[in-house]
Amino acid sequence: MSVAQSIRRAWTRPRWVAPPRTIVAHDRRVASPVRSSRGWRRAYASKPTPAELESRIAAVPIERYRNFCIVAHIDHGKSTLSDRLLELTGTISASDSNKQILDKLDVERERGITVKAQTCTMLYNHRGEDYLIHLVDTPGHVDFRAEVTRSYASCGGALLLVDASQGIQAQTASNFHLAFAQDLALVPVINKIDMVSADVPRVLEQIETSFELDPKDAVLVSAKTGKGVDRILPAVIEKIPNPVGDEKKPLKMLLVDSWYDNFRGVVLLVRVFDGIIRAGDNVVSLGTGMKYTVGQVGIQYPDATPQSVLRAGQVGYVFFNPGMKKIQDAKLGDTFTTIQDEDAVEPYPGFEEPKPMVFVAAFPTDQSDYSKVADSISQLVLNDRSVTLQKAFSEALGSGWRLGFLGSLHCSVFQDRLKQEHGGDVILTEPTVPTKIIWADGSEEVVQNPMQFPDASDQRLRSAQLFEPFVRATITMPEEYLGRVIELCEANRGEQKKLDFFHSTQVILIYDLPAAQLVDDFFGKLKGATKGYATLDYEDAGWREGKLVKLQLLVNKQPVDAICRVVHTSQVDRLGRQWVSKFKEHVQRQMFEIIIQAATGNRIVARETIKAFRKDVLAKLHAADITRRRKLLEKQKEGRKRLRSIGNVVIEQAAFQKFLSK
Ligand SMILES: Nc1nc2c(ncn2[C@@H]2O[C@H](COP(=O)(O)OP(=O)(O)OP(=O)(O)O)[C@@H](O)[C@H]2O)c(=O)[nH]1
Repeated sequence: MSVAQSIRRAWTRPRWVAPPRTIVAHDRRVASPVRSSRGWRRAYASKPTPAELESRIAAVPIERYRNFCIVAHIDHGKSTLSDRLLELTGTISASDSNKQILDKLDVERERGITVKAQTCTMLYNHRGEDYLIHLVDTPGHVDFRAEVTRSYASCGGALLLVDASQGIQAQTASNFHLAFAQDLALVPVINKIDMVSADVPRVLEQIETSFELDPKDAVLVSAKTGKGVDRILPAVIEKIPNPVGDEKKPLKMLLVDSWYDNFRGVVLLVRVFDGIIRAGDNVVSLGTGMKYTVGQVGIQYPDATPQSVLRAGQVGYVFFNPGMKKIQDAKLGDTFTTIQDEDAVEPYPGFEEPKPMVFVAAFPTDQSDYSKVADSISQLVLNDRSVTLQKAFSEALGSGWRLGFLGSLHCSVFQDRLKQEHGGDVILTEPTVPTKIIWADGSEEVVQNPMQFPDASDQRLRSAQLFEPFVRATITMPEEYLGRVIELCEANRGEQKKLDFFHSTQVILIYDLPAAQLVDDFFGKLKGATKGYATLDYEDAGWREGKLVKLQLLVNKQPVDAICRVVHTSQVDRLGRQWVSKFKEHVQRQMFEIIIQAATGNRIVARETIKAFRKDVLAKLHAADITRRRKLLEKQKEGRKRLRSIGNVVIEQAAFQKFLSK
């Protein structure tokens, strides 16, 4: 079911009956939180030795397994809460250096956002019995939706985390509908209750009216101070069902995620549904038919910790010996079994492949760095399979690559990771979206690179139909900004679909917007129009026919391939003027005139001229020497003509770099 369908379903479906309410057991026999000088934070258990860990895990029956994820709007505190849960179970120590333990990438820590879903196994002692708890910290931003959806496949339930002062936001709603559509048991958690602006009664009312969740089931916490966090795992145990599976049946395991390790090859994150897997087993992928021998199995605790077996119900990692070499061989959603059971096991249907929505071309700032940057990019693509990669060449910027991303944040995060993890410095062209052409003979073509889009003067376009991708955007905001947001959406060619109040002062607005407008910093403009109060979520809304045309920057009549976009005709003049005046700022004057134009086919939409340097050839002349003066000026004019006619404008790469960096 698509998000749109699930949103519609949720708004029209009969009242959802929440799982039977259970009293949240605060288990004082294990430990109780103590308010120390460092707040409520306190580690409840000490970290077991690897041998103790293994034997305690072996003694836990599947009925005492719980697999869950935390879903929430961006910044509502998922990673902070994960840290507190890891501390509480003794998986990590409570030292400050352990902040955001599951945000492993530098870029995640720096930007404070989760980019890749991360997992961790914990042992939790509840009423004298060990529970094996598996937690997934999921990214909140829409660009990483595929990570969230995949995480659900290994979980029986989810904590729906809501910030006590912000209340329900766009991604809270969409994550709720995704989780609900997957039949996950939901435990509402209201976070940040320590904040002065926290309004817990308002948020409880929101979760009841919007999601039909019983406010009495909500766990109130401050992930920052640790207050109330000890009530979460008992609630998870009570409300989230244990996974079902039979370890005596043939092995059936689902590939949930994968990453590349220089020493081990591709490491697979798997959810074992039936059977047992251990080192030395010979397994087969039902998706690719390739066979492997298991080298090691283990759990993330929170780092990779080897185990002798993984059993039905568990989530853990597996790598092979010899290692899997290509990440493309690890097809997410693939089913593995042992070679002898190949015919006995029915494969899972697999996951829907995420489609790239934003394309950019990347070029090394210094062409001599090409192979270094190429290595870095392929390393990153190994670990982020939602990026598509092709080689590219630009006359202006040299050799590079064309990359496809799920959204603009995904794209800028990739650029940051490239710089941080590999030191590569790249120039990225403006983000573009694909265009679909249906030719007169009915054949279809999707053009991802604007340079390959036919020129406006191409006669074939007269009988062709052009389509651009649209998204359905869900925007939440306080009522006072409604007017400005509607204005912004209309200015971006939006079409209003729905307007609703989900609280007396909070509005949910649904607009269909062209994806091209969305990638043109729509979110930045939205934040600006609402002082940062609006939230945005979107999903694919298919192709729509539109009046599209290729806009191109020309320097002395020559097209600059790095600056080219397919745009709606209504945007042509504004964008054309913007391009030429911005490009002019960065081009240095030369000995001849430089003409900068923006054009669609033969139509020039904007023009700027950079005057040539005029050398003062008359400086040393006596004022009265008129003939000599005329002669010198004529000579200079000739020289300039020559320069211009032979002059192939050389524009420094720095000019493109400055133009392309906002
Ligand atoms: N006052 C207060 N701040 C909190 C609390 N929990 C989290 N924060 C802060 O809120 C910000 C966001 O927290 P994160 O844990 O990174 O949020 P997140 O949901 O993981 O963010 P994404 O992964 O980007 O979706 C950080 O600055 C935290 O310190 C809380 O209980 N009280």
